[in-house]
Amino acid sequence: MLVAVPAALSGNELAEVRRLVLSGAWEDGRATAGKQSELAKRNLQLKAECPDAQAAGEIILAALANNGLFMSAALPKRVFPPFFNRYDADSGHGFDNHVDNAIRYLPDRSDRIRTDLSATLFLSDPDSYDGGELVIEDTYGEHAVKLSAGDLVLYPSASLHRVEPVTRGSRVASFFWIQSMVRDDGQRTLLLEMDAAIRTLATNLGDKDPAIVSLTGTYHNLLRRWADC
Ligand SMILES: O=C(O)CCC(=O)C(=O)O
Ligand SMILES: [Fe+2]
Repeated sequence: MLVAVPAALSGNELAEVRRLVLSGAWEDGRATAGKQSELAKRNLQLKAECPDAQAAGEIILAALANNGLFMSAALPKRVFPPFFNRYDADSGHGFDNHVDNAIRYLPDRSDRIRTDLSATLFLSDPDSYDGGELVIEDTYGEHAVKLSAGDLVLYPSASLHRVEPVTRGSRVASFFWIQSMVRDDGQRTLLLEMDAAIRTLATNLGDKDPAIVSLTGTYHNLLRRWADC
């Protein structure tokens, strides 16, 4: 399922990430593309080894580790170090339909993760560019996602998706993958919905209500069945 995480970065974090990213060294995005997506990908990417990219990535990872909605939706086992991309209207940038590679190696190839969830963290104000929607297909059809700067979208890595050509300005974003403790998207969705419902009930009835205690137990017992830590 698609989950929008509003204000994944605070105003200060966003300003610092943008400052670091805009001063970094950009290269052709095809440097990290698989064989098939190489044909679809037209953008620029910050070099993974660039210290500014690494510093910006650490700010993002620290913010997400403290974000209840992100943690509940992704149930992360491992988060790939964030990459950064840029689509410029002048260069006709966009990214045609593709499915992300199932296995991603870290830039130094020391390790690999299974990609269960893909994330885009928008870093440009939507008013500053035209086009650039992230279009994600699921069983309900196509969803065009264009969020405020600092907002993040999480979607299953198994989805077909594309970035529409940018026709004015530049779209800068961070993108990365997550290996979840719960591999199956349907199970993860049920857990997220249950967690959200328990939180709402707890606000209305209080944490000590016996039904809340029981449902919280059921949440954890499902997680215990399905999680792989
Ligand atoms: O720029 C985006 O929002 C997504 C990028 C993407 O799909 C990818 O790099 O595989
Ligand atoms: Fe992708």
